[in-house]
Amino acid sequence: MASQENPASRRLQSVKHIIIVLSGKGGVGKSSVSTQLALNLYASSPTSKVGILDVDLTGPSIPRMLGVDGHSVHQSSDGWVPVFADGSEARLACMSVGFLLKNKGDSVVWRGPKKNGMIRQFLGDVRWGELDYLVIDTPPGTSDEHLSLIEHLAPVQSKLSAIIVTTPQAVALTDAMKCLSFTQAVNLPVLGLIENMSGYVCPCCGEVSNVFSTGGGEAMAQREQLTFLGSLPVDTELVTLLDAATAPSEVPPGSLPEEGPRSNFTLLRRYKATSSAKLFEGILQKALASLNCS
Ligand SMILES: Nc1ncnc2c1ncn2[C@@H]1O[C@H](COP(=O)(O)OP(=O)(O)OP(=O)(O)O)[C@@H](O)[C@H]1O
Ligand code: SF4
Repeated sequence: MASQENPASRRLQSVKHIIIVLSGKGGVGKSSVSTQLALNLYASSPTSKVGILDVDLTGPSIPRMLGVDGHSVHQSSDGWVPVFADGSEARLACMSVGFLLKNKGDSVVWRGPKKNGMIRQFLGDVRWGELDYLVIDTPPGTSDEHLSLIEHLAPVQSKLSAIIVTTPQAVALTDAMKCLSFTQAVNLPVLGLIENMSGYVCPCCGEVSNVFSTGGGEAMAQREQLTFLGSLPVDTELVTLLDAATAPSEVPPGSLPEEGPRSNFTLLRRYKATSSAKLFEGILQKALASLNCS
């Protein structure tokens, strides 16, 4: 498709970088890494503008993790207005199929062409505006959604890069290798690999227990000449925070945070206090260094 015919090329012309987060296997923490990436990029400068697009059509979890579950997107004369997870500051734009479902528990059972149409709309019909970074959270594996993304993003190929998330277990690493071959097949530069759930830090004494094996991600990165961005241990504070992020409509009256009607800056502040946030700062620095070299 010629670039001028592709609606995504118009919508994304003011987006500087597009980072696609991939994992070979489900449940390894891709959505939580995407959320942390977006929060860290957002917090990296008082003016940075970040978007996060949840392309995990059958299991959208970004709205819940960002505390905007239950919000709906507005259709304007110039396309969909994303939900701003930071409220009136409007520097953290979020779009997900989760905002389009009538009920939270509704499942999306779509065939390839319908998924493809949805992704085309997410890229071509959303008013993303000027963004420094657009983070795209994808479903596990390499499926219809990934192929659609790459097809629709072809006109902005030079802005694209990927991060691969794995856990240390052999089965996850095997699937991460499949992800890597996908990136090679579609010519997508990889900023690096993150090993998530790498050990468990005891909240009482800080002792690290290697519940699963550990170090497999780093070894894979070395073998495949990828940048190893870092490890994130199992963090009970993180899971409590991201799994319980509350939609403002569900906050009991009188319990809103003092700084305004939105709970998300509370989310950012609470996230920044976790041990994962400190580790993620190092991951972000390495990812940005890779981005500047690519
Ligand atoms: N480092 C971590 N420590 C503790 N819990 C984590 C960590 N990473 C992810 N989790 C939790 O594990 C669960 C699965 O994570 P997440 O939804 O991010 O995985 P996913 O790879 O996106 O899954 P899928 O793509 O299959 O939906 C979530 O409850 C999340 O909060
Ligand atoms: S690591 Fe030590 S303090 Fe932590 S749970 Fe185990 S025994 Fe208790």
